[in-house]
Amino acid sequence: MQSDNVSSIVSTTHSSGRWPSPVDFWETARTIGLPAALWRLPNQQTKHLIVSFDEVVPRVSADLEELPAGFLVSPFDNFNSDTASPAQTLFLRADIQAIFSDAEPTHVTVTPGETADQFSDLLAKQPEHNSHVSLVAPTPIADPEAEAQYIANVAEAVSAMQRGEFRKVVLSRTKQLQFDDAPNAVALFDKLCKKYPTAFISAVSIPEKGQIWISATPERLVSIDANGIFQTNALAGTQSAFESDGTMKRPSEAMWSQKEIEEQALVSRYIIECFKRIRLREYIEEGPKTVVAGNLMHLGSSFTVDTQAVRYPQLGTVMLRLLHPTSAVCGTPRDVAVNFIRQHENHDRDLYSGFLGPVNTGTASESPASDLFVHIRCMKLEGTLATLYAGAGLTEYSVPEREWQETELKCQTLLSVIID
Ligand SMILES: C=C(O[C@@H]1C=C(C(=O)O)C=C[C@H]1O)C(=O)O
Repeated sequence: MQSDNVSSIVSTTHSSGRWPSPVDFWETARTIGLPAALWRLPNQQTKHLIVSFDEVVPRVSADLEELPAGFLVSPFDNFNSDTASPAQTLFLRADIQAIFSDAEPTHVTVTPGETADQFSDLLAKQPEHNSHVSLVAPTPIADPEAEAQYIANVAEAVSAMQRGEFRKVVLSRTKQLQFDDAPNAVALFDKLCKKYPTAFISAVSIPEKGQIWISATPERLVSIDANGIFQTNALAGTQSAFESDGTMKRPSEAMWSQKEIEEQALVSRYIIECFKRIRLREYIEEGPKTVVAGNLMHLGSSFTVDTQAVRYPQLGTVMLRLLHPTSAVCGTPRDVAVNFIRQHENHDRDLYSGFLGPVNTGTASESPASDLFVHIRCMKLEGTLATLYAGAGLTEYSVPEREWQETELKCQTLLSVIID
């Protein structure tokens, strides 16, 4: 614990006998009605939390170079074909920013003022929470039409693609669960962190929407690290990471069909088209190779650019505008796929298949970094009701029943943590 980094907010609590943990901050924010985000980056141990003092979250244009430290959450529907500007992105300003290793805060910064004082008082009064509480399994809400409806939509998409109307579309569906009591979001977050060390794990509370979103996504959309290195990924093609006897498959021996290879190539090509539009040739493409994402395996390629070497400091923002929504969650050509999705999905995607992650966060000793991920493998909690979302990329070779099974497997990423 570097006490010189830690503000009085934490020392107050420490004088009461223990350091505040993420759940203390989270519950304090919820009590006051303040938005909060808790996350853990892929392959890291430290957990990060921010609390915003804006009760109503501002909607901003996702300008990574302009924004102060905070957390962005974008709905899927946040683009228009003329300007392609994600101007409806929710911005949780980092009025409180805390970094935890082993549940102890190692760094806390706070915007001083009345809200900070109120927060500090309540934080000091938090009872000891047990974030390891076991969850009481929820009851699935039966939707007898869902499978037939999804399969019919896939069949229609396949026919349209065979007629040459478009090349790929991602159709999604939901699965709802009813809990007896509102589940503990931080306990779920902790379980996801343990189970999926390579995923981006997050819990985001948006009181004005009455929602908490929890996710374990494997897909990086745009990141800019402290050295100005830009990265994006093309992820698509899905198979179980397990053999039918329950043993883990070896990623290096995974077999991929022509359909899956092409499906992923369409995402890579979409990214390359975005680079072409800004005449950027100096990217390094690696892959595709098999990547494990929890219970699943995908084909993934990564694209890296040194923004300092190419003198393009605003590349993150420019690419974010061009990329979202990629062909991994929408389709090719994009506008035709969007229309097909709007006409056929009978649920609102809301924040599913948008993007989310920290922007310009870091400690005083580090340059700020931004890490935005595609918001998949996620669920929305509204009190005791949970809605899981999953989609599958379709091409003219899709087999409708298999695509439905794929969405079931994708729901398992979170379900296996909720019901264990
Ligand atoms: C759309 C989702 O996942 C995306 C679609 C994939 C596919 O169609 O194979 C694979 C990975 C993701 O890019 C989802 O999980 O909901």
